[in-house]
Amino acid sequence: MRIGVIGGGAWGTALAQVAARGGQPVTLWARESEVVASINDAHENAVFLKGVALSDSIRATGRLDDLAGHDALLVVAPAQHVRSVLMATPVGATPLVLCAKGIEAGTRMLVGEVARAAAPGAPIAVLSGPTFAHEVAAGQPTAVTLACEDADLRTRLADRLASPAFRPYASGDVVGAEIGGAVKNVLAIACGVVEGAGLGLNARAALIARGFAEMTRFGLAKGARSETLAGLSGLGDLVLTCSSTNSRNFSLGVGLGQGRAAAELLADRRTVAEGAHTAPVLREAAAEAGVDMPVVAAVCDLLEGADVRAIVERLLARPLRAEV
Ligand SMILES: NC(=O)c1ccc[n+]([C@@H]2O[C@H](COP(=O)([O-])OP(=O)(O)OC[C@H]3O[C@@H](n4cnc5c(N)ncnc54)[C@H](O)[C@@H]3O)[C@@H](O)[C@H]2O)c1
Ligand SMILES: O=P(O)(O)OC[C@H](O)CO
Repeated sequence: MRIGVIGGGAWGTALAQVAARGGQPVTLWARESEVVASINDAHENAVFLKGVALSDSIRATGRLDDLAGHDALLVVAPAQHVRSVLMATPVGATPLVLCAKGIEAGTRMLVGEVARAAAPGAPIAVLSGPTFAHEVAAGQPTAVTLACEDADLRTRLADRLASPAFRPYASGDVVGAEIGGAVKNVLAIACGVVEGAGLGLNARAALIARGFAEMTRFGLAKGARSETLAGLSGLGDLVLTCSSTNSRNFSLGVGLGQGRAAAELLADRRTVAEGAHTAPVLREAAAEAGVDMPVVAAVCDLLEGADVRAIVERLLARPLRAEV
């Protein structure tokens, strides 16, 4: 199965490395000419994944047309750019493995819905889970959810990408796998705020648990299965991203918790903190679905400049209620 990768950020590069194990040829499309040059000339992505020696069977290109004729394409552009990139890619009936985590602003579509609209002939799979790109690229043990409704395609993709250190767990729940990854980014910002504001480890654990309750309510309303939400792509990724400054979303939250403005924290960065884009559209989607998501609403307010103490007081003043 010849693999192409759309997106030369940290995660696209790490996944190209996964797909290239054993010297298998992989084509990686990157938007930045310096990324293409760095990968082809130095076998390193010095812009987005510095310090990792990449397989020389990865060939980078700046032309989306070079992805024609592959057997599967891993889609690893940030969620807000998936539509425009897929519209410019010769996808046809090539299976798409969606690896971005987010919800499209404006349309409130999950990335899978965006992909179906932009590439209507392509079968869809979702790869998601607790996966810091540096660890995956370094071959450290990692497990992911690989969701696809077509069991045969799911098995072929899993067999192609699996190695002893990279274990895909099969699922038929595409929506569930997507929702876990999208929502956890917003909750990671909230946990970062707790850290930045010095509110303590009890508060962070409470936020992870109550955030997971929000993810579950929203996921079930959108047709996800609770087992998926409690698995690698949901709870697993939530725990990872809510506990480390290696997470861009958590780090953004730390800055907000220290009283810095979102605009300042997001200015000039080349890497993506998906939760900042997902939070407002998730708030809209939750309202549309009639789902209460107070932590998500708090993150939106903080991104819009609300005072941290006032938001914490508001959350703590909510009426007492049953846990389930
Ligand atoms: N980094 C990780 O550890 C990791 C792990 C799992 C999933 N993800 C997800 O993968 C997706 C990509 O993240 P990343 O970490 O690889 O990116 P990154 O932060 O390393 O790099 C930013 C990426 O955004 C791209 N970009 C910027 N503007 C663009 C535009 N107008 N059109 C198309 N692309 C544009 C850049 O080319 C680059 O590939 C995100 O949805 C992220 O949540 C990341
Ligand atoms: O750095 P973050 O917060 O985008 O998290 C990266 C991955 O999604 C972790 O699974």
